[in-house]
Amino acid sequence: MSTEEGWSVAEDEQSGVSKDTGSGYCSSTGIYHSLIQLSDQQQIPTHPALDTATFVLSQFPHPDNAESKVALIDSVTNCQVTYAQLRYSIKSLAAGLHHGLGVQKGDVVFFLSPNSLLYPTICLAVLSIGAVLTTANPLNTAYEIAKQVQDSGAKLAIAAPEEVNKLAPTGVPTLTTTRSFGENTLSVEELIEGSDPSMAPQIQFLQTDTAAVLYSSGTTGVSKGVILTHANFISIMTLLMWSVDVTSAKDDVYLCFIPMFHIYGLAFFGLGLFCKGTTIVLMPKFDFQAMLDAIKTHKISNIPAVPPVILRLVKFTGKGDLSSLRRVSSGAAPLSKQVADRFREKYPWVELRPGYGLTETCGGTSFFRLDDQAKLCPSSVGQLIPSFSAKVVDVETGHPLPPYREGELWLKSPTVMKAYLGNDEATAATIDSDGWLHTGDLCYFDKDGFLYIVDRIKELIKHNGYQVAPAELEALLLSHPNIMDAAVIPVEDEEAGQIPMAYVVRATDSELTEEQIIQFIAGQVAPYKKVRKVGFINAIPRSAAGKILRKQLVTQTQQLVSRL
Ligand SMILES: CC(C)(COP(=O)(O)OP(=O)(O)OC[C@H]1O[C@@H](n2cnc3c(N)ncnc32)[C@H](O)[C@@H]1OP(=O)(O)O)[C@@H](O)C(=O)NCCC(=O)NCCSC(=O)/C=C/c1ccc(O)cc1
Repeated sequence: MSTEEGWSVAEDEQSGVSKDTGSGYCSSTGIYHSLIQLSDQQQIPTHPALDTATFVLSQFPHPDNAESKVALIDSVTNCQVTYAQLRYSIKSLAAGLHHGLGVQKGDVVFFLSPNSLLYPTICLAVLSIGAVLTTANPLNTAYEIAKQVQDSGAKLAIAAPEEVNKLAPTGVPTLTTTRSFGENTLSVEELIEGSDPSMAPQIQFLQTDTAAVLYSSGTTGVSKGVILTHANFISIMTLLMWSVDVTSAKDDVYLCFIPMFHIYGLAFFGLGLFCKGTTIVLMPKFDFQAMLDAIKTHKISNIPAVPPVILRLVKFTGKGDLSSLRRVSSGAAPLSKQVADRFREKYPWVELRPGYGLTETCGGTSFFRLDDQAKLCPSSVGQLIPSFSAKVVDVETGHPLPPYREGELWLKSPTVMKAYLGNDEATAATIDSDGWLHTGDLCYFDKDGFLYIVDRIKELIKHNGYQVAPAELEALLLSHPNIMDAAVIPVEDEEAGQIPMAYVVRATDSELTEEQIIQFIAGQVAPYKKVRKVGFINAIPRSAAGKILRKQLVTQTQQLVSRL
């Protein structure tokens, strides 16, 4: 029997057990399947020789009217880029990078910049010549950047002029994005102007070739390079196109403030939405008032957002015209039911769609097709998107669990990363021999296949939707001569989601203060990783194997806070 969506519901002939229920759960395999199938026209392209840039460019609006269609608008300068200009600059830059600078297939290009009109051009030009893109947060310190440059094996760097100094110590040849007066550095702008787009090289690709290495903490430890292939990107873009179609969002005007150096921003704004010919208004830097102004000026209808911004909109009492807004999605961190409810109450004309995604799955994994579904299940992150299957695995027994039972979420899809770069141990701990990606998130599905993320098994703090790895901060704390032991835990924070708090065992007779510790860390890490609270303790609780008992510290802290 077939449902409306095409998902088949079958009786197991031998056992008589219903295998596939309304949740997509198959009791004989323990696997949840997506309830939605792509139509013939929406299928993920399987041609083995296709690459990301060719796919994106093939989806651009037809050249006959591409001249007039605006792809990007800078919200500050009002500068606009049409699809024709975008195609021209991608091809020119590809030619310049390849013929002018000798960038070859497989060379890693490190890209360090806030969002800008040039961002998508640079990503697509790098990908189009078979080079491997690695991006970073410009808030990172020179030390953090040097680590990523080294780990990724970057051959060339491209940086916003104000970030170039952070790359100097690495010795990697660096281009600036825009002309920087007073500096003797070639810029991407000049390379585009001086190159002939018809000379863009024709590179032989396989979808299995590496396209990008994006950094994520995964389930444990410090930042690791997530290897994403062209097949991963082509798949996620096809799924993004499907999501735009099913939400009738093709003609929406999108606002981009989420950073394109992370998969959420990259998949939507660096690559994917161009496949639907949409117009994107780009904010180089997030600012709440500037966001309100942009919404009003450009009649923004769609914002892929994050919970801290949704909370700011809920709390906003000033004047602003949000009448053009039709859709807001939420990703990167959990959106609480209260905030979702209050948002819907305050902005009843706006569809609010929470989703869930990971760098390791090249972006989104679950989604609400219908606004009504999102209203009825406000704590859910939606249903598995097409091509995804999942298991919910009992953390103790390793057994797959049926609807309403909580366990670790495992995922399989064509978007799942290839591996962590140069880290076989972390790869083996994350992708098992059957190809299941172990997310480190605790979840359950309901009877209709809606997914609920309930907790994090992985040791990770989410501050403003950015990952903070406790292990990285603990290593820095332990490098202080007066700190004998340390543990870092997440503390709930209404605005940022979570903040990192350190428990510290001081050396005997040391009078190290909270403020000194906060400053010690702040000097070495990006602002979102700062330790914002310190507690002093006689001993860090550890298991017999020496593992920090983080949950114990979290519970202790919650009890302390509730008594205050
Ligand atoms: C818009 C936010 C929420 C807020 O922006 P902000 O207010 O400027 O705050 P920042 O966090 O950027 O900056 C914080 C700090 O940096 C400082 N800062 C600021 N610019 C400077 C400066 N140029 N110099 C030095 N200090 C400075 C700033 O002062 C501040 O310091 P402090 O007061 O100590 O916190 C921003 O944090 C943000 O974009 N967060 C989103 C992160 C994000 O995209 N994560 C996605 C990860 S991937 C993922 O999870 C995928 C999910 C997904 C889900 C579903 C899907 O369908 C697909 C994908």
